[in-house]
Order: sequence, then C-alpha cells, then structure tokens
Amino acid sequence: MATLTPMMQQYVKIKEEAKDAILFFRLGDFYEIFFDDAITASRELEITLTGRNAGLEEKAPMCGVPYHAAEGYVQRLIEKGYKVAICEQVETPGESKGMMRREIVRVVTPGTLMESRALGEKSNNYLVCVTRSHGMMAIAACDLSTGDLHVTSAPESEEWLKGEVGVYQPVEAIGDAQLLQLLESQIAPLERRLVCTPWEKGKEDGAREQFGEASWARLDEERRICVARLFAYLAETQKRALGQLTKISVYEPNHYMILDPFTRRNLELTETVRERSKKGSLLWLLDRTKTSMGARTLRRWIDKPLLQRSAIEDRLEAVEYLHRDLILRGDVQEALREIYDLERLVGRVAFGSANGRDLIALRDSLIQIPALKAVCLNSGSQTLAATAKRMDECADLAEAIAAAVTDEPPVSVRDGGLIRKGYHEHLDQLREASVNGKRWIAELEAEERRITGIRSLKVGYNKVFGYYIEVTRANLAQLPEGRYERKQTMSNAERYITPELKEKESLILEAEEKMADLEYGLFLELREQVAERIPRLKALAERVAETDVYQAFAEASAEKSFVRPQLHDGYDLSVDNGRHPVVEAVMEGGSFVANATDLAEQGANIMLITGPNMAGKSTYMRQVALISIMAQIGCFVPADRANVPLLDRIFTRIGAADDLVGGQSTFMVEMADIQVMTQQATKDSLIIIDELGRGTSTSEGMAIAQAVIEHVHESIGCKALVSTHFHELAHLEESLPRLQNYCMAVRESGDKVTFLRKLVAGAASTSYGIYCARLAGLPGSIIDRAYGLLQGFEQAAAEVAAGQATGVSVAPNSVSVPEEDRKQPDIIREETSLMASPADQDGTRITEQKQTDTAATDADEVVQLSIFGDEEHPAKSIHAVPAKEDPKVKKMLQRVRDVDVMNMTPLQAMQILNELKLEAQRL
Ligand SMILES: Nc1ncnc2c1ncn2[C@@H]1O[C@H](COP(=O)(O)OP(=O)(O)OP(=O)(O)O)[C@@H](O)[C@H]1O
Repeated sequence: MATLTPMMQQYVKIKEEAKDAILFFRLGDFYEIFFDDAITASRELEITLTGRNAGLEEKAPMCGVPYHAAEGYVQRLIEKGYKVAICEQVETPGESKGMMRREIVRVVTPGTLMESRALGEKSNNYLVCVTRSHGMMAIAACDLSTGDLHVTSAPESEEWLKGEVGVYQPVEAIGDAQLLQLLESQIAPLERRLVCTPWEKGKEDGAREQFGEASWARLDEERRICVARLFAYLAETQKRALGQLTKISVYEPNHYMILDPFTRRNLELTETVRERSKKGSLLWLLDRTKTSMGARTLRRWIDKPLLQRSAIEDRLEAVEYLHRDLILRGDVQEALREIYDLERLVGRVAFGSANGRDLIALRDSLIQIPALKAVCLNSGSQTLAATAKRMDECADLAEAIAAAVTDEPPVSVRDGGLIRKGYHEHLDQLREASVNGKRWIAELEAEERRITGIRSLKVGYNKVFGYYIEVTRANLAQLPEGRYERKQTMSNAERYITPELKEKESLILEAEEKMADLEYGLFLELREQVAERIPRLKALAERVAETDVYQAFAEASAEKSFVRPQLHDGYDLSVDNGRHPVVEAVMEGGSFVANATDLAEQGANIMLITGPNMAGKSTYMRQVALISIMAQIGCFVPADRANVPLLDRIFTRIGAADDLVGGQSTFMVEMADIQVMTQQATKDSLIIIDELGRGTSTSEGMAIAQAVIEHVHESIGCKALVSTHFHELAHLEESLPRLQNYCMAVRESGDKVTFLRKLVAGAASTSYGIYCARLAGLPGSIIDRAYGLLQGFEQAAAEVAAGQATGVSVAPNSVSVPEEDRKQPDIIREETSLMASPADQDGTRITEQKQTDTAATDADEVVQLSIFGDEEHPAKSIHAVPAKEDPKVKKMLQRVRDVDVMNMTPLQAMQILNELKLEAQRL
C-alpha cells in the first residue's frame, strides 16, 4: 500500500467496499477498471487491456470505458452474472486541495437494474431474499424497477421454498447461505441465470420507516426479518432513497394453487420447455394485453392461480361482460392503448432518472384514465365497476405536468427546452431576452449587408469564438474603416465582431445558461411532486393492469371460443369437449380433436391412459391441467362445458424437463418427484404422470407404477391422470374401483395406422412403437428387424401361456409365495411372460446360463431359451435347481413376504427391489 500512488491508494480503499463487484472508478471522462477487475472486464467486454503506473514494480492492469457509454458496458457485465460498483467523483475539481473525493454511488446487480433497456418490458425483474427463522422460511421478492414487493412464509420446507421462489423466476437471490445453496443447485439450472449473495444483515428500523408502522405491525416476525434483510441489501447497494417501495404485498401460500417449478415448466405456462421461448406457452396465447403493466400482471396471475372461489368468480364476472360485449371490450382496449408503463415510470421517478419525456408519457397516460374509468363504471360488471371506483385519476398531477412541460421535451433534462412558456415568469423574461437578442442578431446580417453593400456578408456562431460577422477576402476592400473589430482570420475570409454584437452575445449566452439551470430546477421540483404521489400512481397502475388482463382474457376467449367454467367447492372435474389451448392454436385447419374428462368422487378419479406413442396422451393430460389452471386464474377455458373444482395443487411428472437438472438420472428425478407427490398431495390435488416407471427395467418400472397407482387410489384419493406404456397395468381396473382405463383410439388399415386422438374407455393393446419409429424415418432394415423380433417376443409369450397346459410352470400367479402374501401377482406375471419366471410352480428355479458361445445375438432365441430351458433346447445347458431349499432363496422370499407395500414410499419399494435383484443376481 505504501508504495502505491495516492490515487491508487484511494482506489484500493474503495475496492475494499466492493469486493464482489467489478469497480468502475471514475477518472475524468472515463470509468477506469484496475487489477483483476480489469482482466475480467477486458475479457468479458472485449476491450483493450492496458497498464497504469500504480507505484508498483509492474504496471497495474487497467481498462476503461467512456462515462457516457458506460450503461451498455455495465449491462453486459450484469447479463454475464457480475455486479458492478460505480465509483464517482463526488466533488467538483478545485473544491478541495489534493485528491478529489470519490465514493461508490451505487452497486448495480442483476436484481436491482433500473435501466429499462436491459429490462424485459413484459416481465418483472425480481430479486428474492430467502430467510429461515422461528421454524419458518420466508421469501421476499422485489422488483425495484416497478416497486413491487411481495412477502410470504411457511413452516420450513425446501420443496415449498423451491416452488415459491420459482414463481418469481428471479435473477438474483440473497439471504441465508444454506438456502441459497439449495436454490443454486435446484432453481438456477431452470433459470437463465441466478446470482446468489449470502446476506445476513438487516436492521428493522430502516424498513419500518420505509413502509410505515402500520404495515410493519401486520408482518409476522419471520417476514419482518426477511423484508428487513432485503431492504438493507437494497439500501446498501443503491445508496439512495427508494421511493418506489411503498407497499408490502403480504400473502399466505395457501391462497394460491401450488405449482412446483417442474410443473410450471412441463405445462409450458410462461415459456416452452425446449426453446424456452414465450411463443408456444399459455402466456403467449393469452397475452392480448395492451400495456406492459397488464402483461406483467398476466404473467403473475398465470404463475399463481387462485384458491378462493369468490376472488376467481369476481375475475370471471369481469371477463364475461367484456367477452359478450364487443363494444365495451373495444372501448376498454382503446383507453388502455394510450397508457404507458406507469409502474416503470414511477420507478424512474423514484430513482431520479425520469426525464421530460417520461413525464409527458405520464401526463398522456393519466389523461386516458377518466375515459377508462367511465367505460368500466358503465359496463354493468360489478368487478369492473369496483376496480374503476378505486382508480385515482391523479388529475392534479396530469394538470401540473401539462402546465409545466413542453409537448416534445428533449432527452436531456439539463439543456433546457423542457418547460413551457407561461409557466414561470423569470424564465419567460430570460427567454424573451434571449429571443430578442437572437432576433437582433438575425436582423444584423441584412442590416450590415445593406450598409456595407457586401452581399455575401454572413453572421455566424461557433462555440469557441461566439457570434461573428464574416466577410470573404475578396470583399475586404469594401469594408468601411473602423466599423468592425477583427476576431479570427480564416483562409479566405475574416471574422469580425462589433461591441454591440458582443454585448448581445453575452446577454444571450447568459440568459441561456440561466434558463437551462432554471428549467432544470423547475423540472426537479415537478419530479418531486410526482414522487410524492407514487403510492397513488402505483395503486392506479395496479388497477389499470387488472383491467387490462380482464380484457386480454375476454379477447383470447372470444377468439378461441373458450367458455366460462363453472367452479364449485366439490370434488368432481368434468369437461365436455376439452381442448389443449396452445396445441389447438398452433394446429392448422382446426383439426384438433376435443376430448371429455370425467373425474368423479363417486365414480372414477384415476384415469389410466394407455395408447401408442404419438397418440396424444401427453397433450390430453396437459389439457386437463391447463383447463383447471385457466379456470383458477379467472379465464374462460377451452371446452364446450367445464365443471371444475378448486385444485390446491397440480403435480406433473412429464418427461421433457428431465434434462434440465444435470447429473441426475431420469429415473431418480422421477422417483424424487413421486416421493414429493406422495408426501404432499391432498385429496384436492391433481396428479399427472406421463409414462410412469419408464426409466427402469420393464418389471421394476411396472412394479413401481402399480405401487404408486395403488397408493394414489388408496391413500391420497386425489384426481390423477396416469399414462403408461405398460398395457399390462390395465388389469388394475378390476382391483381398483376408482380407476378407469382409457386409451387413445387408433385406426389400422393395411399397414397404415391413423391416430384418431380420441380418448375412449378401455385399454390399448399395442404401442405402435415400431410404427412410430418408421414414421420417424429409421432405416427399413432396422424396422424389419424390429418387427421380426417383436413377433418372436409375442410368440414366446404366447407359448409361455400355453406352457401352463403342458406343465411348464409359468402361470401368472404361480410363484412360490403363499396366496395371502401375494400383493402384486401381476408384476410377476409380467416377469414370467417376458423374461422368464424366477421360480416355477414346483419351486424349481430356472436359471439362464450365460451364452458365451452363441453370444445371444438372436433375441428370439434368447427368449425361448430362457423360458423353455432344457426341455426345448437341451443342448444349450440350462439347468434347474430346487429353489425353495436354498437358504438364500428362503431368506429372499421371507423378505418379500415381510414387505408392507401399502405403507412404504416408492423409493423404499425401489430400494428393496434393487436389493432383491442384487441378491438374485448373486445366486
Ligand atoms: N387432441 C388432438 N387433436 C389433434 N392433434 C393432437 C391431439 N393431441 C395430440 N395431437 C398431436 O399429436 C402429437 C403427439 O401428441 P402427444 O405428444 O400428446 O402424444 P403421446 O401419446 O404423449 O406420445 P408419446 O407417448 O410418444 O409421448 C402432438 O404433437 C400433437 O400435434
């Protein structure tokens, strides 16, 4: 430190305060970046790395960006996941002796961005704070650019935390270090980027003062701690008043349907799984909003379907009026069209970055409010009228802006041209002086031409020399002696001034400088007036946004022929001619096939859907979930009729998102999801599982699938849609009274298969997997071979069945487990039919000898071999040993008998199966 130059000493000291950020250190017209920061920034921003003498042996690495272009560079670093600390000179040159004082004036982080260029207009930019205290977990989520702040808490649960944080799709998270680790591993892979900073500081005083005693008193202890930490972080990074934070929206988790992050993705609520684009999502389909505020609110509503029927009915009522009355809808849309993003305008006002154009946008928006209000009040809809009544027109503000600011103000607020004539007397006088002076100068040219007779004489202005009279060299001889004072010599002209011109010039310049300062002062006063009304403006923005979403729902519903759902507090979910809204929308020619849904408490509440690949199973299951979600956000639904209960939660287990969590096998992800589901689903939940048990071997997959279905049937009792490739599970319909088989109809003609996309009762008998493989363009040789193999497998299975008659012990329920202990006979049947029974009826175990010589290339042969053993193929050394006598087998059988299927989790089931399998392999 001692050897460093004084300036670098200052740098190092300041850098101490911003260790985790890249420090932009203002030096004149540049922000300079030093040492490691410089190396990082030059790499990330692709700017030249140079060096600066810092008093050390070697030059300090350095790079820099011009201050006027800094915003873009800062944003690029933020997008790459860095934080940037901005250090300014906080005194003017010459103010004090020695080194100029410098301070960090703001730390820019992904979650505290204010510059609208970097912010998506239609989405929020959330920073979340997660804390743990008093046995509770709390989340506070804040969008500084709009002033949105939400807080909630629940008893400690990582699942809950993940789900709740996922709702906000945050770009930054702070708070409890351990919880952040969880978010980093579980949420970050789902989000584009998530910058985490452990943050335990937080004094309640600051936050209490900000939000007021009354709202603070309403917060539970754990929520206070959470908000206080968030506020402390914002205060420390932003280092300025945060006037946009006026209100804490407190909510209880049980007011909303719970959708875990995977379910939200699987259902493609706000973006598609594959391209991660909005296009193709439910949000894309429903987004007919006219304002950015409306678009953001719509996204929030989609992410948080309601659970209170009255609140949903209120929304539906507004949508219904707007849906059936085209003129009303048109009028609302018309009024909304001219309303700018009030929330972000307010954010910029609070932040101190709003310019004249922002205030004009605010004025123009406020002017629309009376019309919007009137339309809503006269709409006939109680909801719209109630919302309109609470719209504060802020007419005083609109008038104040209209009186003060010119219609087309410049971008800069410091160079004048902002304030209207007639607004301020002294300003008008200065303007008059300036205008008069300019007019005098404008007239001067004609006057001097007349006097001198020089027609090319010009009056001009340049920044360095001010006003001048220019005479070309050729005309110099014509100049009257002593009339002008020479000021500047050009190559073929001379420039002059006169004392009077000089006098007018200083009058004009002085007036202009004063005008600019005065205008700036007046503008700041006005902006202050706006800032004082921020709470009113924010409340107004909220109501405008709500109205916008209602009309968006109505518009989409009218266009897509959605109907108002009938909500009820009961259990049954029944839909006539339901459609998947997005698949239908992207399909050409209206060829989407509608399907009914009937899940009843007294009838069947589990649909087991079998059917070939590509038949439309996933689409159907998603459609049922989407209809429920749409109903619970207050939108009409894609169906002819829909009677829907309030679902407290939707679980989905639909493959596509697996790859998003790196390093975990599909199967383990599936099992972990199912474990959560079995723990947390209630009778009012909806469970959707696509291809249950697909990630493991056929028999194990089926075993787990059956165990899970039985658990849902017996212990949870919720509505469930399960699709499976295992047609063999269809028999469950016989033993589980509330399960019904369905399949996707298919028409076969010749070798052609047509998917009818129609859901019909009953189980499918084949998967048409090879047919789909052909459609996908696999080579004919592979397809032929696959058909050949399939035929072999099927023949083998048939022969196995026939074997019963010939005494070969392969009967489905014929393993050596006593009848009363056999809980899952059909799984064993599957093992028998496809893979050879582990034990025959006489307690004879048939073991497959490893085929080293024949290399077991012919699957056809392998199957037959393993099933029929030495009877059919004596040459291929299959041998039998008496199994029951083997103590190891005895032990295994005892373990199977001891299994309490109904009281174990799928994971436990899986573990036991795995252990049994290993033991079996060791035999
Ligand atoms: N009801 C429907 N009407 C018309 N087309 C549909 C319908 N349902 C699905 N489709 C079309 O069929 C395609 C396959 O649907 P989906 O992915 O739901 O099939 P699947 O049975 O789940 O197949 P897999 O088992 O291979 O995942 C979809 O991309 C969609 O275009």
